[in-house]
Amino acid sequence: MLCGGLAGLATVGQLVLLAGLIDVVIRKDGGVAAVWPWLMGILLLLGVRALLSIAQELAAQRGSQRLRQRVRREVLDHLAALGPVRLTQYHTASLAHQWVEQVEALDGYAARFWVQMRLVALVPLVILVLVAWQDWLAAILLALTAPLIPLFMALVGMGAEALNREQFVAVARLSAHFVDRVRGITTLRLFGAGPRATVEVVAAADDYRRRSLRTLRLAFLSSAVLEFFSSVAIAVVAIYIGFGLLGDIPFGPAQDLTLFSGLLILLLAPEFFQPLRTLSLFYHDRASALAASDGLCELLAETPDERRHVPDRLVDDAHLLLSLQGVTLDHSGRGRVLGPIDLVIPRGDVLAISGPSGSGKSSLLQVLAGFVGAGEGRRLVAHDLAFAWMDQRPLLIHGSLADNLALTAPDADDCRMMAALERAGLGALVRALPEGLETSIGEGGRGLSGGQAQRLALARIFLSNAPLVLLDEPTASLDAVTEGILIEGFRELAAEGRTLVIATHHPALMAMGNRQLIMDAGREVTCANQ
Ligand SMILES: Nc1ncnc2c1ncn2[C@@H]1O[C@H](COP(=O)(O)OP(=O)(O)OP(=O)(O)O)[C@@H](O)[C@H]1O
Repeated sequence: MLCGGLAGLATVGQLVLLAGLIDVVIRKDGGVAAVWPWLMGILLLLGVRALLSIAQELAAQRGSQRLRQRVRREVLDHLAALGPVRLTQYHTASLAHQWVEQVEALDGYAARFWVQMRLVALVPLVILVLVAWQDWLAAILLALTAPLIPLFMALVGMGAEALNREQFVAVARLSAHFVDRVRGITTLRLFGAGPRATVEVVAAADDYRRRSLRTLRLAFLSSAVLEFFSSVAIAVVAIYIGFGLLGDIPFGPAQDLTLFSGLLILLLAPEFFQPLRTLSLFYHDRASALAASDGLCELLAETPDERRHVPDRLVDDAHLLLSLQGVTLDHSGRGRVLGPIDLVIPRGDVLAISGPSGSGKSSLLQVLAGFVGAGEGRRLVAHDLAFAWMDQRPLLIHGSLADNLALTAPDADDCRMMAALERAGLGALVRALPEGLETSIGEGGRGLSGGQAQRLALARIFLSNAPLVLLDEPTASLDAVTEGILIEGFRELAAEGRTLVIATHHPALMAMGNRQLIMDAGREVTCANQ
C-alpha cells in the first residue's frame, strides 16, 4: 500500500515536471540548459515509479498468496473436523470447486481491489489540492464529478455480486453434474442413455456460458459508465481551461490562468480519475470474491460435531482399546439409527458383527472410528488408538501404486511395499508390470479390478502399524479366490495381535471372530464368545 501511494505521488510529481518542461520549452527562456533539470527530474521519477509499482505488485501477490493458503488450510481443517459421514452430504466435485476455484477468486480482491480501495482517495486528494492551488474553480469542477463515479459503480456492483453468486452455484452444479456422468459412463452406455447424458451436459455447459456472458456484460457496462463520466468531467475541465486561457471567462480565477497552470490542470485531470478507473477495473474482482466468500462461509459455518474429537480416555488401556457406554447415534430426518449400545473391545479381540441389512453395522463401525460423534453415552479410547479402515470401496487416489501404499506408511521403502503386496497376493501382478510400484492408477482404483483394488487396500493395512482394524463388508461382491486371499490376510493380521472388528454377512469371516455380535434395528441382539 505504501509503495502504491508513493507511486501515485511520483506520477503527480512527474506531471508537474512535465508541465514545467513544456512551459519552459514553449516560452524559450533559458535555452537547453533550463530544460535539463526538468527532463532529469521526469526520468528519475519515471524510474522511481516503475520500481515502486513492481514492489507494490510483488507485495500484493505475496499477501494474496498467504491469504489463499490460510483459507485453503482452514477449509481443509474444517472438512477434516466435519468428518467423512457429514461430508457425504456434499458432492466431491463441488467441494473441490470450492477449495480450488472459490479460494482462487479471493486473489483479485486481496491482491488488487483491497489495495486500490485504500489508495483511491490519496492521489485524487493530492491532485485536488494542487489544482485548487492553481485554480479553485477547476478543483470544484473535478470535485463535483468525482462522487458520481463510485455511486454508479456501487449500483452496477450490486447486480454483479448477485450474478457472481449465481455463477459460483452454477459452476459447482456443473462440476458435480459432469463428474457424475463421467463416473457413471459405463452404466449410462449399458442403458443406452449416453446421448441423453451428452445433451444434459451440453445444456448445463450452455447455461454456464450464458451466465458467464451475462456477468461479463455487466463488468463491461460498469467500465463504460465510468469511462463516460470521467471523459465528460475531463472535457468540462478542458473547455474551462481553453476558454480561460483565451480570456473568454471574465470572472473567477480563470483570468489568472497561465500556460503552466492550465497545462498542469489539464495533465492532472485524467490522473484525478485514474485511481477510480483502476478501482472499477478491479470491481469485478470484488464481486466475485464476495460471492466466493459467501459459499466458503456457508461451508465453514457448518459446526463440526465436538463429540467426535474429544473422546474420553480409558482408565485400563493396557487391556482395552475401545469402549462404548450407552452410545446412541441419530441422523437428522432419520431419527435414531443406533443404540443405546454398550461394547468393550479388548486388545487382540476379533469381533464379528452381523445382522440384516440396515441393522446398523456400518453405523456402529463409524461410531467406533469416530467418523460421527455419539448422540448420548460415552466413547472411551486407549491413548494409542490408531485404526485402519477398509470397506467395499477402498479409497484409492490418482497416483502410483507406491503413492497409495504410502498413505498408511509414508516412510516405507520399496522392499517393505513389495513384501506387503506379496502378502496381499499382488506380488506377481506388480512384478509383471513394466513400471512396477510406479504404475499409475486412476481415482477409485481405475485400472485395477475390484479384487485387485481390495488386495491393494489389504497391503496398505499390512504396512500400517494401527492396532485396530475396522472392516466393513470387506469381501462383498468379490470372487472366491480374492475372498480367500483377503480372509487369509485378515487371519494373519489377527495372528500379529491386531484387534479386528468386522461387519460382515460372510460365514467364513463370521467364523473368524472370537466374539459374535448380532444386531437388529440398531440394537445388539446377542453378543457371544466363541
Ligand atoms: N449418513 C446417514 N444419514 C442418514 N441415515 C443414515 C446414514 N447412514 C446410515 N443411515 C441409516 O442408518 C440405518 C443403518 O444403516 P447402516 O448402514 O449402519 O446399516 P448396515 O447394517 O451396515 O446395512 P448393510 O448391511 O446394508 O450395509 C439405515 O436405516 C440407514 O438408512
